[in-house]
Amino acid sequence: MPRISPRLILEAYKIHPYLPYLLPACKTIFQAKLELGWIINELPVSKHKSAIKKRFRLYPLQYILGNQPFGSNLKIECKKGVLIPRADTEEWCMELCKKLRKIKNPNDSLKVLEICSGSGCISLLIGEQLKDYLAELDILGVDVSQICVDLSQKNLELNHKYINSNKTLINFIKGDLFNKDLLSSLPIQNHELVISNPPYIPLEEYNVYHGGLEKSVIKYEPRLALVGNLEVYKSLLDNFVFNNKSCKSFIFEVGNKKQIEFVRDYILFKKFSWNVGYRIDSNGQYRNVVGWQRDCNYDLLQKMCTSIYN
Ligand SMILES: C[S@@+](CC[C@H](N)C(=O)[O-])C[C@H]1O[C@@H](n2cnc3c(N)ncnc32)[C@H](O)[C@@H]1O
Repeated sequence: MPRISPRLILEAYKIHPYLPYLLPACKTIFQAKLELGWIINELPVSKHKSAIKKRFRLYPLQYILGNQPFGSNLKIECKKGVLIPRADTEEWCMELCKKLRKIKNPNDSLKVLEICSGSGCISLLIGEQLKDYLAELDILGVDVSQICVDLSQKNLELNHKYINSNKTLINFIKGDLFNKDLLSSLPIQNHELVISNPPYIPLEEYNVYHGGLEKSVIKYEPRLALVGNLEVYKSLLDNFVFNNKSCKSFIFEVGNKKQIEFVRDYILFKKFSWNVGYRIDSNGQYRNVVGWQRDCNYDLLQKMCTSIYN
């Protein structure tokens, strides 16, 4: 538990007796006041005390409130066992959707395969942003965890009014990214865009406990969603990009530069007709590796990239 100055605790207590209990998670009075407001407004009075107690133990706010806003309209239900959608992910997804509007014409169709779909937030955001823009939009999300598949289906239903279109089809199924035969067994084939926010925290970093990760993430969010490294990117490329004649582009979230360089070397070694770039996010972090077939509309994805490897 981080140490907090008595002066800050007293200052917080004068504002509201619950506020000091939010300081370990929130660090500042400003953030603690915001969280207290959400707890009071979104939960019945009977749950306030237990919510404050949980937050004092660093239990994630989204699991307490039960959801997280994502994109312009979506509300993604959150529950233990499923990763909470992150702002970093939301940022690149919104950028990707803007680029897809330029890459595709309204008469086009688009099939997207999302591997490691978790709560479904990425697929649902693409569905929301592009629905009615394209003649046909098919998105298939795949996750190895049944809890995730069930929650993503539920999130699809809960956000139905923002995604509902007879031109858009979104589905979620269970599947393992390490399974070489998964692609050929999928109910929808010929995906031209493959996206993933896979588990990418190297085990050594996860085990160090303080290695950049917040304590509440390690304590309460699923390890399955967090721990992974180069083997994950190798399988994403082998099983869903190289194996897939229709694939014109991919975008993966990453945790560090080494993962970008691995993907770059692996793809440039195997696919001469592809370009690879990387994207640094608004916090200055290496966030994505992006690949696209040269000389097609997906060349426009280079505008998402901070730098390109040829
Ligand atoms: C970082 S989370 C991303 C979740 C969601 N897409 C998001 O952005 O919030 C990674 C997801 O990968 C899933 N996962 C882990 N190992 C997997 C595997 N071998 N095959 C498929 N999915 C896997 C986890 O269950 C988790 O939902």
